[in-house]
Amino acid sequence: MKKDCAYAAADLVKDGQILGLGTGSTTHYFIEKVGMRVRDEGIEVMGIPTSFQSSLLARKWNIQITSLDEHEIDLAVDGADEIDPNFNLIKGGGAAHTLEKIVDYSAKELVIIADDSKLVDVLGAFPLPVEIIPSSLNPVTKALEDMGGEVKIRMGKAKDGPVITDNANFILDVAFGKIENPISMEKELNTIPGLVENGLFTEMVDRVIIGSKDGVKFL
Ligand SMILES: O=C[C@H](O)[C@H](O)[C@H](O)COP(=O)(O)O
Repeated sequence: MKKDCAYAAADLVKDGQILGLGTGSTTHYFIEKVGMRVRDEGIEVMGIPTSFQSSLLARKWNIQITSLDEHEIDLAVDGADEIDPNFNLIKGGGAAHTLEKIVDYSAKELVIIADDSKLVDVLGAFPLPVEIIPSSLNPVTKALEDMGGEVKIRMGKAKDGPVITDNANFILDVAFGKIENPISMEKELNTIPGLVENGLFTEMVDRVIIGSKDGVKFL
């Protein structure tokens, strides 16, 4: 289902476009299919990756890499951990949401790809990832608890100690319960000193492409 929606998004890519390359297991298939189109159809595109993972994959597929210093993004394609009916998102399950937000929010068009398990009525069952400056751990944790969050520092699976992001920061996973006001909460969270970026993405998505057992749906 992930592959189906990702391949459908890759078919939207036009020759000459500058692409934002999201991160995760779903965008993995998007980058793969864009790479196949570069190889088989000879389309010329450039990618701006949102993580080391996406950058390495794009290079493997001979997708030329560029940056926001040199180009503006025509189309960004990214995954999500939760999607609400207004296309507000929780992202950051792979600790990449800070670079993703920079890339996704600057794109002329933002398309989200996901399997149908990601669709929710209200955001919040998935704990909200926030990236923080390591030395701010205690005050940021306190500020998040004061906002009603239950805070856990994300620990590495293949590494001892905390997960270190591509920007050399920590990730906190914060359970707030149902997030009824994602638009104001996205802004409020970023006022906490030391909190670099939160995983709420609101009012930015142009299109959602869902993979399901019944096929691909364009929402
Ligand atoms: O930090 C990771 C990203 O926000 C991913 O796009 C998100 O976690 C969805 O990943 P996946 O496609 O693997 O479910």
